Amino acid sequence: MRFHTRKWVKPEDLNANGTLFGGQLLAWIDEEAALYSIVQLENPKVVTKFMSEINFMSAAKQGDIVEIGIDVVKFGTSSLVLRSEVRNMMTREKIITIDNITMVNLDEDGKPKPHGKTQIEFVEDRLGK
Ligand SMILES: CC(=O)SCCNC(=O)CCNC(=O)[C@H](O)C(C)(C)COP(=O)(O)OP(=O)(O)OC[C@H]1O[C@@H](n2cnc3c(N)ncnc32)[C@H](O)[C@@H]1OP(=O)(O)O
Repeated sequence: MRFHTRKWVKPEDLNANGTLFGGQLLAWIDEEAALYSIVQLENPKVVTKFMSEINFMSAAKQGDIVEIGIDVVKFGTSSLVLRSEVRNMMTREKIITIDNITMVNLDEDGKPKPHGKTQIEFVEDRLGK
């Protein structure tokens, strides 16, 4: 799994328990999944369709740095299925895992559109195209 993004847990990210608010973490993951999909599918119109069971395994507190990992599970026809893991760089503990995040590639009318992709592409590989 590649960890592309780090986030710093700030006072505005906390819940009443004084730890990272789960909704904030999910927003970060959703944005990461969307950005990853837009780059991979080369289309800015990609939406989140489905997220599987979410397992919060440990908490993060103010000042902690968390890193968000994304991996491809499957390239579908219009979909891209991802998995995500977030870990705490201070404690080295896993914070959350999500095994299936299904993103859907859309056309101009907001309908599912085949993306034609079958494997992960890296920016270096695209430079020669
Ligand atoms: C980044 C963000 O936060 S985006 C904001 C939140 N998301 C949204 O607003 C999306 C709202 N939903 C929608 O607009 C519609 O449901 C759409 C356009 C995404 C999909 O429409 P559908 O009629 O379900 O499309 P359709 O049945 O053709 O399925 C499209 C793909 O999604 C997959 N899919 C559909 N339903 C599900 C589901 N429940 N779970 C997993 N995958 C699913 C299908 O398998 C298909 O994949 P494939 O083309 O690779 O075989």
